This record gives sequence, structure tokens and C-alpha cells, in this order.
Amino acid sequence: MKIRILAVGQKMPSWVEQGVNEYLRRLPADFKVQFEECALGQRRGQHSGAKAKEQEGQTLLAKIHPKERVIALDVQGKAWSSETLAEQATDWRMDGRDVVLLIGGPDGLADACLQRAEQRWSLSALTLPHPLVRVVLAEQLYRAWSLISGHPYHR
Ligand SMILES: C[S@@+](CC[C@H](N)C(=O)[O-])C[C@H]1O[C@@H](n2cnc3c(N)ncnc32)[C@H](O)[C@@H]1O
Repeated sequence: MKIRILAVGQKMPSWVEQGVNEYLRRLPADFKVQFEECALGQRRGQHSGAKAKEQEGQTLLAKIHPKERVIALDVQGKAWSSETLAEQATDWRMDGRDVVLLIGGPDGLADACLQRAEQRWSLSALTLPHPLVRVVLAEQLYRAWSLISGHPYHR
């Protein structure tokens, strides 16, 4: 099973890249997580946010393979504890399909992406800035791996 994170937005501040890399580099080869960025949509004029979100949605959907299990990061999704995430990740492995996690841009994920997703996962009831979501997601995936493998990181 391969896990990918597809995130809207490029050229993040260095603390975001460092934070994400810090956790993803610790993962072993059999739980590798690849990170891919997609361009922000154009934001100019009235209704620009809605249009940009649609554009971003098309870009994300074009990068998803037909057989991948899609999970949308969505504030209105289901809250998972770290233990639940570890159980989910174990199920993903048993299922055998590759997994792709989607992070939206400043205006969120397009409806088409939410509809394509099999699961919607909320990290918190708080709306978080998308750069911070990347770091939290990377850390939680590392924590899930540590739970599955009995590594002392999780306590
Ligand atoms: C700034 S937020 C977008 C806010 C937008 N109003 C919305 O409702 O999606 C950017 C992206 O970060 C992710 N995100 C933000 N807060 C989140 C949370 N608490 N749980 C899961 N994902 C979150 C989502 O993927 C969202 O599309």
C-alpha cells in the first residue's frame, strides 16, 4: 500500500516543510508517505474563491488514480482519535488499495472532491490553516505507525 498526501498550495514557509519532513522521514519503507502539492487556483475579483476552489478540485481529481481510496481532510468530517487512525491504517493495509489524503486550499475542498472521498476525517472542530494541517497530518500518520509497530513514540 502506498499513502499519498495531495495538498493544495505551493511554496510553503520553511517551518511547514521542515515540520512535514521531520515526521515523514522517520517512517519506514513499508509505511512511506509521499507528499505532492497542487497549484492554487487563480483568485481575482468577485466569486474568485469559489472558482479557484473548483479549479483546485479539478487539479486534485486529475491526480487521483481510479482505484485509490480517497480520504478528505474536512473540518466537518468524522473525528478520529490517534488509536482510531491506527486502526484505520491497519484496515487500509488489509484492503490493499493505495490511499490518498486530500487537503484543500484557503477556500476548502471542492464538492467534487468531497464526493469522491470514501471517508472524511476531521482533525479538530477548529478550522485550521492548510499549512498547519500538513504538519498535524504528517505527525498523526507517524504516530499511527508508532502505535501499529509498538514504537515508544506514542504514549
Ligand atoms: C483553511 S481550510 C478551509 C476552510 C474552509 N472554510 C472549509 O470549510 O473547508 C483548508 C483545508 O484545511 C483542511 N482543514 C482545515 N481544518 C481542518 C480540520 N479541523 N480537520 C480536517 N481538515 C481541516 C481541509 O482540507 C480544508 O480544505
